[in-house]
Amino acid sequence: MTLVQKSAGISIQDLHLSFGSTKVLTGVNLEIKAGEFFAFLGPSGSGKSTLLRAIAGFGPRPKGKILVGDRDLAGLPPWERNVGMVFQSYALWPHMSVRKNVAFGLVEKKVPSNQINEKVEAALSLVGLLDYAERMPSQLSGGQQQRVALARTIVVEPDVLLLDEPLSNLDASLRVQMRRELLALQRKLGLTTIFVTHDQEEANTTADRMAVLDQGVVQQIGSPQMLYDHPENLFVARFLGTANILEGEITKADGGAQIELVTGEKIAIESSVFGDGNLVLRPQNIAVRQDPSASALTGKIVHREFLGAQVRYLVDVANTQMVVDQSHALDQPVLEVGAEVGLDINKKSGVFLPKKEVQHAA
Ligand SMILES: Nc1ncnc2c1ncn2[C@@H]1O[C@H](COP(=O)(O)OP(=O)(O)OP(=O)(O)O)[C@@H](O)[C@H]1O
Repeated sequence: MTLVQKSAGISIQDLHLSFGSTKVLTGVNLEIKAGEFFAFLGPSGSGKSTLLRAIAGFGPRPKGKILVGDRDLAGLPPWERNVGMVFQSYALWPHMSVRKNVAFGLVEKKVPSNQINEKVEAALSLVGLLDYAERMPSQLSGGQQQRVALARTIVVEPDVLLLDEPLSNLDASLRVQMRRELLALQRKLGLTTIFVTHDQEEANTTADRMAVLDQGVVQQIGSPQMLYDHPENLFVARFLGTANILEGEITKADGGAQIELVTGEKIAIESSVFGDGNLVLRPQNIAVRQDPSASALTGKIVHREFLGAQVRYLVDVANTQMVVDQSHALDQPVLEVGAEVGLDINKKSGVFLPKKEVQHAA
């Protein structure tokens, strides 16, 4: 027997939520496609769990709309939403066997017992735990308990799957393995899934698209690569990976463009946008040159970190510290702290975030 999966899209429209007088979510709008693996990513306290719990029907009642397919969930209690949720703590019943834990939701729904057995076994075999059905949760590893929690959620054939930091209780190598398993299971079931995490690597490696949240406001929505390459504001630029943020004014120069930093340096870039703002430069898009004489930008290495695949340098350029990553190879010299170096910036790699009015090229 296979489990029937009913995958539905989720539409969140102008959602506002407060705990008493404390606003926690402000004007959230999201369209999640049926079958999509979607992540809510943000720092601690940004409102990710509150938003997920609002979809499941927990917490204060929000203003605005939450639709799953064309069903409006407003006013429905959690057990009538047909939404499956897996918690960070797994929340397994300690006194019940794996089989009984997984069967629990079906028993509550009064599904006939012959169907319960078939469905439980289908769910346990999907997560690779059929041989563990008679064990108690305390006789399982953390990863296995997490799989039981997943089986218990998918066995009731929900419309959507909600995962609240499901991997954070596992050690680092198991987390990597489990996130791959999770994605493979999601793909097999085609189940619309929302994954809450504060770990950008976890979101980057699993999500088709994600929403970055800060202070209860969605900052940007897109694929991991799109958000990394084209952040729309400084928060997203800083939150997704390391970024050099250089403040200055972009003007036309020599048939192209340049940014004049507030510290006086001029860097040639490519830009169709001019004015005051911040240039976002990723560390791997700056090359360190041992001979500073040929580079427009020069500085002094003040710190070095050997990361294996890369060497990360902190270079002081007129009292601005820039982070520069060089890929490491045996034939590449590792430069010393104190060395005067040149920095060559990949002209096409910067993202300019204008401060106010944007003047586009004519
Ligand atoms: N029951 C509650 N009563 C009052 N305030 C709450 C309650 N639950 C959460 N909050 C507040 O809502 C805000 C968002 O919390 P939430 O747990 O959604 O954040 P989060 O992004 O999931 O963070 P974390 O990654 O730490 O879980 C926080 O400022 C938190 O203090």
